[in-house]
Amino acid sequence: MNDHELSRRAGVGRVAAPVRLVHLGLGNFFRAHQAWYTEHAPDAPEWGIAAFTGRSRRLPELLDPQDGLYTLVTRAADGDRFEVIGSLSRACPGVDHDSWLRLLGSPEVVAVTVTVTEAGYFRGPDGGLDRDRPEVRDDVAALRRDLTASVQTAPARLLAGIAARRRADAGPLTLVPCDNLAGNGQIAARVVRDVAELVDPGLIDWMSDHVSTVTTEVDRITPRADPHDLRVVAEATGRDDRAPVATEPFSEWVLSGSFPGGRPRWEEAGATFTADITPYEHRKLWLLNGAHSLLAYAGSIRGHTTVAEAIGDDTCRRWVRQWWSDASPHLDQPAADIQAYCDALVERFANPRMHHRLEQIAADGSQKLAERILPVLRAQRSAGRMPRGAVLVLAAWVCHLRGQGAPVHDARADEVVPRASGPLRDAVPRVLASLDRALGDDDALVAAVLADVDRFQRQGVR
Ligand SMILES: NC(=O)c1ccc[n+]([C@@H]2O[C@H](COP(=O)([O-])OP(=O)(O)OC[C@H]3O[C@@H](n4cnc5c(N)ncnc54)[C@H](O)[C@@H]3O)[C@@H](O)[C@H]2O)c1
Ligand SMILES: O=P(O)(O)OC[C@@H](O)[C@@H](O)[C@H](O)[C@H](O)CO
Repeated sequence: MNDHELSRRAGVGRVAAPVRLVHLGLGNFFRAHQAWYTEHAPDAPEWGIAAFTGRSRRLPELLDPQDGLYTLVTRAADGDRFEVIGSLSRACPGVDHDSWLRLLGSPEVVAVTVTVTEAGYFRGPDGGLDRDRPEVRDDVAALRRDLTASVQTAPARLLAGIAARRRADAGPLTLVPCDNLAGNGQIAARVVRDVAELVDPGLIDWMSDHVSTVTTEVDRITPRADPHDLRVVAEATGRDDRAPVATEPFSEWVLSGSFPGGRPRWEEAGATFTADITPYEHRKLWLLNGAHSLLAYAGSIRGHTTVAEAIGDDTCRRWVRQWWSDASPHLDQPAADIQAYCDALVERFANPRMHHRLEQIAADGSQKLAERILPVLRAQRSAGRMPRGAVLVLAAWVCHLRGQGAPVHDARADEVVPRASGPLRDAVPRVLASLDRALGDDDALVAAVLADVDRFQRQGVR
């Protein structure tokens, strides 16, 4: 033990709380958001979290010697604030499937929060489980043989945990997805139910009686961790933290649904509980995430690497405002509130001390655009209008898939990259059809996207 150690044994932070919550997707966002709300709930000493990664051992290896403690750096435009978060009682690698099953089979554990990315739900074109994906097929085959077999995909892991809970007769469980998907509660429930149907249909009835699903809207911009922050934290706090996480001051968590087994008093830490979450979801996914995707593709084509750089570019800012004027008529809030929300977004995006890389946001466009852009595009096209901002995002995505701007990292890269290659007049409808067949058949939309692709190719780069 040394004076600089960050661990509960060294007397830092509080005593680890008993594990009553499990998280799947131990990463930066969970640590800046759900773990932070739990830390700030007045009953925090009663609510410890055991969090599991996808597969990697890296974060548990860094956090274990710190007894789960880490420093949250709240990065405002005028400086940093440092706080040790103690709500993470255990950090586990995803491969520790025995612990996963044991915890979900424990009556002490009453809820599972999830952040596994949009792609992590393995949805197919009809919104249900994509039964043809090899990873899904492997997991289904493994669970058919043995419900305790080690599995990889999030839907299968959740189902395996629910089966363990049924075996142990451990009582009600609440599933709380926190990924950027509208209706994430229904989406998660559906893919888990689809696994059950393939593996053990009896579990569907058990789930109806024992598993409730909560839908959430989540917001806190949390970039990928920056190694430079280890030194920043050491200098400011005098403690050696091997896994700090930096986030913005703004935070929002809106939840809709019930927790029969109980939950922390998150509302006293600032969370909102509502019966109607849709307006919150649309406002956030379209205005914030839609603008993020626009900047990720169009901004990186213009040579920018971070959100702050891109929003500082008059052209990008004008494009973002254009997108917001496409989306705003389809939101339920009063115009003045939407205006204020957008103005606040410009300020959040412009935070010069947040290095939120466009490359990170650009990943998995095939999953993200469906949530962030398409609902507005469809509503505008149904009304006979051509939404200029939405067209621009799609055109920039086509260019991105053809090698302009941020590099392509996409769960469906094998399908969408080939679609984007070759003569543009063929490529554009093919790419649009990969998002929604009807879009590829919309000749006016295809022509508008082609015109913007042409502009990006000729003028878009600095
Ligand atoms: N970072 C943000 O600003 C932010 C804000 C709001 C919502 N979110 C949501 O949280 C998600 C995660 O963001 P993050 O910044 O924590 O990312 P991250 O890379 O730091 O962590 C992601 C975690 O999910 C796991 N994971 C990834 N793919 C998986 C899969 N297919 N199955 C199971 N586990 C998987 C990873 O192993 C890791 O544990 C985002 O995709 C988004 O939906 C993020
Ligand atoms: O985290 P991703 O990769 O799903 O998307 C990147 C960003 O658009 C997103 O994470 C935002 O930062 C976040 O949604 C803000 O609350």
